[in-house]
Amino acid sequence: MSFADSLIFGWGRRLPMLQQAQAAECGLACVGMISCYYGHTFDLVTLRHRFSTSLKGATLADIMLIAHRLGMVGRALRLEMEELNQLRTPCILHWDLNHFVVLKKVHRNKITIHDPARGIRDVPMEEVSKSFTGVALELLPSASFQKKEEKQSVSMRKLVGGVIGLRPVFAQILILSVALELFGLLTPFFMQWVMDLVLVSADRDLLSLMGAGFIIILVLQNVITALRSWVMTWFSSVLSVQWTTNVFSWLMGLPMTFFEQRHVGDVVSRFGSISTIQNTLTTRFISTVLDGVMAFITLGMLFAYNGKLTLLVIGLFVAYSLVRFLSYRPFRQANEDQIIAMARAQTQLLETIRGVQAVKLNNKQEVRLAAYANALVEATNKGIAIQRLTIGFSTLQGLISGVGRIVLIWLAAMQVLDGNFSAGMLVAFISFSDQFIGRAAGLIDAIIDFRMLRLHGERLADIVLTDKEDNLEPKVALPAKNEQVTGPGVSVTDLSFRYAETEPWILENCSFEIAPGESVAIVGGSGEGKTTLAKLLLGLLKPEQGTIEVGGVEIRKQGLLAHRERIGCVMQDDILFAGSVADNISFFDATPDQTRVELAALYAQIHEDIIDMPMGYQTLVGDMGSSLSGGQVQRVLLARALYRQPEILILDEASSHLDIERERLINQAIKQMDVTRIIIAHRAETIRSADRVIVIEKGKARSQDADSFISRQGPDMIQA
Ligand SMILES: Nc1ncnc2c1ncn2[C@@H]1O[C@H](COP(=O)(O)OP(=O)(O)OP(=O)(O)O)[C@@H](O)[C@H]1O
Repeated sequence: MSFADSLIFGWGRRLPMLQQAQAAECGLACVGMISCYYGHTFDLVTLRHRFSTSLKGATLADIMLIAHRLGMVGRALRLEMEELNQLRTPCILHWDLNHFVVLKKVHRNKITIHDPARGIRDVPMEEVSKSFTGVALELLPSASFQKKEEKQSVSMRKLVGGVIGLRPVFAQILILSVALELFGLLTPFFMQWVMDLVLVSADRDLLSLMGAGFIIILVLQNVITALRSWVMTWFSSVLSVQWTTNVFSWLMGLPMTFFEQRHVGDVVSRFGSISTIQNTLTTRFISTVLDGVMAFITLGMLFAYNGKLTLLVIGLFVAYSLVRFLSYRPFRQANEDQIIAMARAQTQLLETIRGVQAVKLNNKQEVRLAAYANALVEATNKGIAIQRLTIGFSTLQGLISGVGRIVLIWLAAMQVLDGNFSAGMLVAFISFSDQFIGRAAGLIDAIIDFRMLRLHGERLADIVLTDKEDNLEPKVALPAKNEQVTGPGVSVTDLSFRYAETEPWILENCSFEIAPGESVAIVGGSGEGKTTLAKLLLGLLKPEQGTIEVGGVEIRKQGLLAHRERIGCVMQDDILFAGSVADNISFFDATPDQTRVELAALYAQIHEDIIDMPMGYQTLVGDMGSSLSGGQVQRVLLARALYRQPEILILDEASSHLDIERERLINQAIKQMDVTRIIIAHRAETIRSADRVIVIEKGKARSQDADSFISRQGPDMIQA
């Protein structure tokens, strides 16, 4: 593609809006939007697969690198506000020092931006002056740019997963609905026959007969309606439970990085899309199919009465459809904006509740309230915008159909006066035309609503199209657990890892060995990569290069499920779950072994504390409202790790809240167990309990004797 191809003459190209799903992918979304604009279309799931960005987000240089790999050339510029209109749009603006947006158009007093976090917005110049940092990036396609589409389609099957046992219910609902429709078709004939047959001939017997007949039809109609509503309730409940559990199960299978890179409110909101999709599908799908069929049948009826008047009815329907389709785009945009604003408000709420202690201690209630209220007001404003659109369009539609109906009655009455129609036929024709308009409009509404569902489908796709953690199942035969007397050895060879292509290496060609049953302390400065190493050893992160072997078998060949089964671990940010202490130690084991629970608690030096509690092992704890001290929580977490009777124990700062004496007792107890121990620690007491120290420094590992390491660190550390 040449530069000339990127000239825009106003038609054809459209800048799409890609909403970021992860906290730090605004840069990626911006490049994606510009690439789509020039013809290489993407969705974010695909972009994310191709270019990983870390939690810390992308710098301008990273964005240029990604753009370069997509065949675009970038020109970074520093400019003043007044020079914005000289930029080649669409281009990327650096915003609020921590964000990127795409500039679509510069107007006299405002600019239009596509903000990956907040949707399409017009920003007044005063606000631009506060947010725009003065750095912009123009991107243009180079000769290597290829126009193509790279999108993952979201099939319904993929979204829903396997839902079973619903076909018979679906068939029942369909049959009941068809019966209802047939009865509905008969109703207009009642008035026609009363007027044309009964009134004209004054036949009272016929009137009684018809009255009785139509009452029976009405009763049947209502019974069937009630039956159908009941079956529908059952249908939607079963679908909802199966579907939600399917998606939850998928969510649980996703790699840790998925959760690390998203705000909790956003994940919850995406999860909530299931109920919207399910509601629309269950309540609308069958009625839509029937609306379509019935619209055709009633149209046939109308033609049988009068062809010319029917054309007028069709004209009315076309006008209605046009208004509805014109409203689609603004509705979709407003809906999308509302969902995102709601997700932001939810994140604010959840975060504030979780961090309420810090909020109080820093006297920041007002700040958090303001942030929450802002997000809520934004969401409500979007809701108001939707209502405004709804009111506007429904008024227009009301006018079209009202005026149309009057004209229709007018013309039909003329036909009666001309003797082409009987009075009864007039009433029946109007009734059928109302039915037709109602049905056909219902069909159009449903089509629009289904299209609107794609929005929720795309949000849900972020979960269901993300690949699950792989290598969970073993690829080789493993030795049985009991065959090993001591914990297995660990061998790390040439291990390299970084959080994203654009991030520096955390570990680079790092190698070390841990002998079976050995106890090593992993030490190193803060941020050197100890926790990262622990996550690699646990298989939570995937090495970019190198191998990790446990008991002589590469961990991914062992299968990560089996590998994690052999490991007990306490990580820095582990939490307790709502339930009893015993539940937490056995991790809600379906058949907990109380002796093992107490033994694990004894080893972890928490048994005494637990039996001193009024409800002993049945004392209730929770993630937030925990009645335990920090040190007690750490010991319960340790007991949870020991309950699993692991072959390897990995502890990441797991005793930081304990006093030295208690830690010494724990270390002694663990020493008696035949497990391989990998302890990440800063404290001398913990380090001294290990046989050996592995120092992580500048991405490499170096082995050292524990005592010599401590003495080298100086008196501060020894007293710690
Ligand atoms: N999810 C992440 N995405 C990007 N970078 C990360 C992520 N997690 C950690 N890092 C970075 O990786 C580096 C190593 O972090 P890590 O938590 O492994 O250090 P550590 O040695 O355990 O530190 P500490 O002793 O303070 O716990 C740090 O620079 C950190 O900022």
